[in-house]
Amino acid sequence: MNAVTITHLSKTYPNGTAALQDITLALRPGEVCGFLGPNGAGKTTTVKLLNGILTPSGGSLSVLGMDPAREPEKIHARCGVVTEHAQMYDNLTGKENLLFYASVFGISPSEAADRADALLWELDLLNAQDKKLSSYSTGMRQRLSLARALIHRPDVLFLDEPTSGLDPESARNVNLMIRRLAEESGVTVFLCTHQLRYAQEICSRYCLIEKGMLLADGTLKELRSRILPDTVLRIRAGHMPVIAGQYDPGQHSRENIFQEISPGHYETHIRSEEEIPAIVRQIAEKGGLIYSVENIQPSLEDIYFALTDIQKEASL
Ligand SMILES: Nc1ncnc2c1ncn2[C@@H]1O[C@H](COP(=O)(O)OP(=O)(O)OP(=O)(O)O)[C@@H](O)[C@H]1O
Repeated sequence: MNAVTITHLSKTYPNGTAALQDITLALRPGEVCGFLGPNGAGKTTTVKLLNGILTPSGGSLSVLGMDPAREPEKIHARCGVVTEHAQMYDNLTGKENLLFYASVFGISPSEAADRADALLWELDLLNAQDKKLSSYSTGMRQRLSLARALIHRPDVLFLDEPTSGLDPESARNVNLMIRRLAEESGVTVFLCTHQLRYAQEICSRYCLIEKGMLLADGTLKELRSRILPDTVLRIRAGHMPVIAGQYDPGQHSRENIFQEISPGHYETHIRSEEEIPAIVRQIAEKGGLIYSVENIQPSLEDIYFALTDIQKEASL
């Protein structure tokens, strides 16, 4: 069974804003799915629908086999949610907040204390556990919000920008923790973000949305081959001979396939890494002095911008 199934989902707010249009996707258990898109793309709306806070205007949703609009309590018992505005209590300490939420889920006080200690340690909040939440920084609040979302050991985690207020080190720790939860405990993660670099570090799969529409869905490898199949061959050389266009993947033959992008650094586009040995051999045979060879694959960010450019051109 899929952990999350979204079928032809659409949502139009009462003021007429069409926030989501005909979204279809499914997540298998243990997948970390990056739900990526710019401001206003429809990410938060999707998380609210998946948690039963909003009801769809069209299509259907299923989380762990349940309809969020019909069985929100059952879904909340098995899912954790981290949003920017997580509800926690300012006049309680960090640890008291966790113990309170554990009691809501019916976890015994001793088990709750053990779980809270482990989460506070893992999220680097042990020193702040007895301080009132009102004294927490944004980043500390955000980490406590993740601890709160994990206290009942959910099967599915919905994360809306979980690292937006965190410094780079905390963000990396949180990301490692999310990946570990998926790999070791089989937790399914639905991660909404526009931080594409972090997403690339932890997601096994990506859904790119814009203006409420799903533009692409797949692993990084699948998206690369569909959207940006070229990779860049970068060579650092002391001397670089002219390499004529027989390896040019484009339509036109060029006199030299390499461009010098900075002193001693040369780049060309290739379709597959199988082309590299022949190119390197040719450079060496022509007296080139190669210091390093790098095959640079398009990043998630490159794919994202290529895709949004394609969309812009299509809508002109
Ligand atoms: N309560 C609401 N009433 C009317 N329109 C709304 C409401 N909430 C969101 N919208 C609109 O729906 C669209 C999608 O918003 P949503 O918050 O889901 O986007 P998002 O991808 O989460 O954006 P961000 O990255 O800025 O958080 C936007 O056009 C937004 O203005």
